Amino acid sequence: MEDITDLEQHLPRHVEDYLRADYLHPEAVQAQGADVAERRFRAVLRRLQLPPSFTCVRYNSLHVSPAEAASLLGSHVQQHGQVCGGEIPVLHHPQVPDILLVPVLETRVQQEHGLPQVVVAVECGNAVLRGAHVYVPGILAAPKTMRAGDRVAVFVDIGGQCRRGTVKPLCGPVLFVGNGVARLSRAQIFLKDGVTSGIGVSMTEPLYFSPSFENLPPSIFFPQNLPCVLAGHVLDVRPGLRVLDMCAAPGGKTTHIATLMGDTGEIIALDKTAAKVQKIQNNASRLNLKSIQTFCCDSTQAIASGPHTGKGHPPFPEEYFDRVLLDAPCSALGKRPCLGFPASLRQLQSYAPLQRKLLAAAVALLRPGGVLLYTTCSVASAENERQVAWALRTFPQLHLVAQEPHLGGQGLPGAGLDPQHLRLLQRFDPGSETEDGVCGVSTTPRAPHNLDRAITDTIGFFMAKFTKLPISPQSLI
Ligand SMILES: C[S@@+](CC[C@H](N)C(=O)[O-])C[C@H]1O[C@@H](n2cnc3c(N)ncnc32)[C@H](O)[C@@H]1O
Repeated sequence: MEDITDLEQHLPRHVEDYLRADYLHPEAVQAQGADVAERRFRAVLRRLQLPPSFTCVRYNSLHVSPAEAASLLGSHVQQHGQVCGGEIPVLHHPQVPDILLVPVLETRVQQEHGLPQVVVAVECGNAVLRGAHVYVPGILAAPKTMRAGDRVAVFVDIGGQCRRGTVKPLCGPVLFVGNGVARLSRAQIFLKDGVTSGIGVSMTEPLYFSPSFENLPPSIFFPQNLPCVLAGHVLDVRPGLRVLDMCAAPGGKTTHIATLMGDTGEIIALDKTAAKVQKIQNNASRLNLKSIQTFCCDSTQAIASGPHTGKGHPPFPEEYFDRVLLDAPCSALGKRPCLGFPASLRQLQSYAPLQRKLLAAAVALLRPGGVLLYTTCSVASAENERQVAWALRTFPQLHLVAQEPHLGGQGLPGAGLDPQHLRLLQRFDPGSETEDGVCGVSTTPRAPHNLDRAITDTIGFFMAKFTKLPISPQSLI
């Protein structure tokens, strides 16, 4: 049984190789030095499996002031934070106006011999590391004698070898994520007609503690990772613009954009999956936003071919939008924590061609002088820097521009981009140097007030901001 604090890495070999090619690319090694490049690579593999140092919550700046938001979240956090004891700070970020940060505390709870062991699936384990309880569908195994009220130790089946309902000792690798109290007996969980939803184990002593954000007022708060919130600011929107969000579900960034635009202007949100489009609508109405129009549409097909096309719904005329956000479908190799990664190498490699098709559509739909923001939640260069290099080669009218705010690191060398281009990119890299100077693997405990960590220890995320020429002085907006 492994302790997460000793965790080496449990990503499958092909995922490790996929990232090694980027992080240990000869250009990256030359630019950073072999030692730093290797440490950074190891740190990424390790840190992807741990939760970020802070949970970020965006508040609806149309409805509450920063002080009101902090006070509301503060009392919620103190109410739901007793497990941990002590006061949990709620922090503003000096450069991002509409977020609050709550530290994810490392409790260093120890494994205890003799406690009954509950084994949960990887997705459930990821959620537990971000502060959730164990829900019944995530439970794979529990001892025969387990009763409601028993104290139990919770392990994640990182090897994917545990059959649901088993009582046999586990042969594959598992990882300890904390202790809790069973709310149900084994029979209630696994017998035919048993309980299929709700909390199965309350995590009273989690390895990483973060208060629950489940019951926050839905019209005011929206949990969203810090780099994702930054994307809305970097897009540089204002009331009255015509904005396209090409891959919008579930609408985290669309709803932020609408908020930044004062819920005015024309905001078109597309997603190719109908059920996901419904989620954008649900999130928009939860936040009382009226300006977002949603369409179920494959964005690679969103450009009209003839001159007599309807405006305001897809397909759109070329050069129709002032701002285009392409938050591209990606491998998600930046989401944290990520205790296992089910995608095959083929699936990993399938994203780049789709991203290029979407980029080509984005360029066509953007008006000269407008802004295109390309983002992914992956750390893989194949989905990031190499896509930027391809876009600059393929569309001579595209130019990289500076991002504001710029809180992340620069692009990773190795894609053939020159240093000036790399500096214009914004890469949130979990393997980057921390304030204590050690790549990713901090020797000091997480400090709940250290806002540097809120930037260096986030999910992996990438942003490239382009504008399109020709720019005449009138078309600059
Ligand atoms: C990274 S997620 C978007 C997250 C979203 N921007 C947010 O902030 O909440 C990518 C989305 O792209 C959608 N998608 C994938 N291929 C697409 C396509 N060809 N056209 C439109 N949407 C697509 C997926 O359904 C998925 O919802």
